[in-house]
Amino acid sequence: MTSALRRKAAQMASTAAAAVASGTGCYSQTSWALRRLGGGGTLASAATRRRNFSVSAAAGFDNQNREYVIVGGGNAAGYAARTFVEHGMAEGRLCIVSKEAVPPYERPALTKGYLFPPEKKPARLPGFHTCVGSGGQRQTAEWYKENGIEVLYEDPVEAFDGKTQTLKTSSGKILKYGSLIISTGCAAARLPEKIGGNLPGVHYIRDVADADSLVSSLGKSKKIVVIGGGYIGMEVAAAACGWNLDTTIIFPEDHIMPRLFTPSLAKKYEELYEQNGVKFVKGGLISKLDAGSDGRVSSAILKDGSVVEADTVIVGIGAKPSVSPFEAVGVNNEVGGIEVDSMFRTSIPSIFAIGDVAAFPLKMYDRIARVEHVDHARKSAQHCIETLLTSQAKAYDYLPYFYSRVFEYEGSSRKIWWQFYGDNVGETIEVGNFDPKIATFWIDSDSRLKGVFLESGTSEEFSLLPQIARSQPIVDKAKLKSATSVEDALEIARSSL
Ligand SMILES: Cc1cc2nc3c(=O)[nH]c(=O)nc-3n(C[C@H](O)[C@H](O)[C@H](O)COP(=O)(O)OP(=O)(O)OC[C@H]3O[C@@H](n4cnc5c(N)ncnc54)[C@H](O)[C@@H]3O)c2cc1C
Ligand SMILES: NC(=O)c1ccc[n+]([C@@H]2O[C@H](COP(=O)([O-])OP(=O)(O)OC[C@H]3O[C@@H](n4cnc5c(N)ncnc54)[C@H](O)[C@@H]3O)[C@@H](O)[C@H]2O)c1
Ligand SMILES: O=C1O[C@H]([C@@H](O)CO)C(O)=C1O
Repeated sequence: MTSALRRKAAQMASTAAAAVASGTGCYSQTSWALRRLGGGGTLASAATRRRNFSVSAAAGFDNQNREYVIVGGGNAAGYAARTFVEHGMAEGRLCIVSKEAVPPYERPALTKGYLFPPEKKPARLPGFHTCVGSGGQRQTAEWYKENGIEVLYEDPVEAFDGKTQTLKTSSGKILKYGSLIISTGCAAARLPEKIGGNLPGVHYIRDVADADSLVSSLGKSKKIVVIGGGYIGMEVAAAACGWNLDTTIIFPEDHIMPRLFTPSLAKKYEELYEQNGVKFVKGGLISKLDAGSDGRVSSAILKDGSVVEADTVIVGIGAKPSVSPFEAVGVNNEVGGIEVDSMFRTSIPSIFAIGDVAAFPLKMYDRIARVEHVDHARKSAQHCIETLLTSQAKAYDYLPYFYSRVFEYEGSSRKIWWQFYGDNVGETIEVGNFDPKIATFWIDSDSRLKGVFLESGTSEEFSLLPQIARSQPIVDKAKLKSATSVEDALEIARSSL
């Protein structure tokens, strides 16, 4: 770039900044000024954006103006960065502001390969940076450098001003953005401090620092208590079996995975955990966590007065969308999170939200939803950035997909690997005996197949599930009920497509 161009750009940048700083302009003027500066707003035409690029590249990162800023350095951010690169739009234009100390990684690994015991080759970074979880490239810190993407580490955004299009980070940096992508994910729900929720030896798992801390506790532990019978609870308890620890899972409901599993399905998994030595306290409500004389957690005391000893406690009682400091962008009252449309646009022009934090229209089922699973983090990121960069008005049409894999470590008596697609509404039909396969079909009152769950399928069988759940065929319930095997049941579902 010539120095004349650089001067021109700097001049435009200061003009725009002055327009913003004057405070006289209404929001749209501010937004317009910055769009000219950095562009990329949803309304900008391709030609406007091309013009903006040279300006923004010249405005550069040094004067605190950023064309595109992603806040959050998690799963969605990693896939969004990849999409920017694929469109040739990353270099000198994209900045990621992260709370974490490392570039985006595949968070699911934290309660899977990461928790293998030391002798069973646990997963460690940089092994699982995005986008390896879906067969993509491993985007290490070097990858971000090579692609001209600025990443600010360990510097969370603490304040946001939509009028001036600025962010303030914890280190005091003021960043002006052209377009802002919020991908702050969720934070683990915590037990209150007054009942022992912050005692040494009490763990929550959201990021790699949490997982490191848990691994160091597991290495010294004999007896663990897992609070919560959801995803974290089931995955961590299975990992603890690999460390041969005395493990008790405590949860308030009467079966595990209450958000998804039927009681009958849950029973099969509970039996398998019990065969591995895991104990369950169902209907258990925590009154408090007590500390021993060393100040570390020593037991969980339940509301009924019973006491379960533990030297390590892992709490997996759900997650809360990290909307702060972006509440003013518009939070959905029902599902939480930042409300967006089918292109991940918030109520404020040039501001987008993706991944766990986004409350988006789940088109297939005609409702607003938040999805706290990695497939949506990946796909929402890709969809948002693609529509933003190409100005294509394409609505996100997501088919919910959840999975889990546990007991994967070498030497385990049996691996668990299930997938679920669709909506778990209506009556259920279960087929198979869990030796090793089992399938559950959710069917609504019109006999439409809404959701399908499969344990230990072949890759061919798993690949059939999204087709079935997407097309929601009308099925012959009597025929499905009389299926003699999982294979048979899947064939009945397939033939109704
Ligand atoms: C332990 C664990 C295991 C999981 N396993 C599975 C699984 O097996 N299958 C599955 O489908 N899903 C799984 N999930 C869910 C999946 O990981 C999430 O859906 C996914 O990570 C969401 O991506 P995201 O980018 O929206 O949020 P995240 O990946 O959580 O990233 C959010 C990022 O934003 C950062 N951040 C937050 N606030 C700020 C701020 N103010 N400023 C800067 N940065 C900020 C956070 O530190 C984090 O880096 C798991 C989740 C966890 C915690
Ligand atoms: N395989 C996966 O998709 C996967 C794996 C791990 C984590 N995650 C994600 O990580 C996040 C956190 O997972 P999670 O397992 O904590 O959430 P979850 O919602 O799956 O499970 C929470 C569980 O906590 C229990 N619970 C709720 N309130 C409680 C309380 N006050 N006291 C005791 N128990 C209580 C209930 O048994 C409930 O099932 C979620 O977003 C989840 O989707 C997903
Ligand atoms: O989606 C996933 O990504 C990681 C891992 O595959 C990355 O290597 C993991 O365990 C998943 O379930």
